[in-house]
Amino acid sequence: MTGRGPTVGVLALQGDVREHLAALASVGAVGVPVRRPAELAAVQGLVLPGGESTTIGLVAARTGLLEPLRAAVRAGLPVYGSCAGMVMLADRVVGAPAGQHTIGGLDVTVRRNAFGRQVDSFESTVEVDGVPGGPLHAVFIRAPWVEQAGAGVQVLGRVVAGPAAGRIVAVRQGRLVATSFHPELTGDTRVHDLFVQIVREHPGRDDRRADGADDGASEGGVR
Ligand SMILES: NC(=O)CC[C@H](N)C(=O)O
Repeated sequence: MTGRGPTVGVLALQGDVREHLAALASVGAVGVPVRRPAELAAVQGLVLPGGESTTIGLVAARTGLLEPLRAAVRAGLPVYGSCAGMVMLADRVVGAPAGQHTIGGLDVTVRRNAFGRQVDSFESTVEVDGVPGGPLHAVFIRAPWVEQAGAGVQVLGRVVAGPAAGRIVAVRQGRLVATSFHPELTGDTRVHDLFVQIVREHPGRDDRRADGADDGASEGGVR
């Protein structure tokens, strides 16, 4: 694998998986779909795509991926969640149906479908810290926003104009990154580039005690 970029999984249970795989490839990573614990164990970073977080959570629970995903986040796997992926990563979700399964790990309160029924989908510009080259053109589709961010969470971006101006739509906490919007739909790969840089900075799994492998070889770690 010398000369190739890091292997970054895209959780492929539901949602816009292909677009993330394409974005990862264009920033030099090797993108692979992840549907099973053994596939999760083989990646150095993971993207949680947009889609429907209730469905993604349900399928993850039914396929035995939910606990391995939680363990991987606890163990320090770099993860980037976009839209539904942001909901999946949030520690607290407002507007979730009772019993919705999430992964957690990101110390934020996220409101699902926050921008209101009238604006299911809209586009705006967002300035993202750590992303050079000026504001991003951001696409929001039934998107969440971050209502409250814990002390260890870095706010990377807010909506610039319109009724939602000032709302937090991009955050980072250590190796976890989340955006309300869908950079994978715009051809602008700067957010993926930022995330893959984080993956490159943490390429090893040495500091990870529980990687969600289903072969039993690495069990006994963080639980
Ligand atoms: N575009 C999206 O990912 C929509 C997210 C969806 N509303 C959810 O809460 O899961």
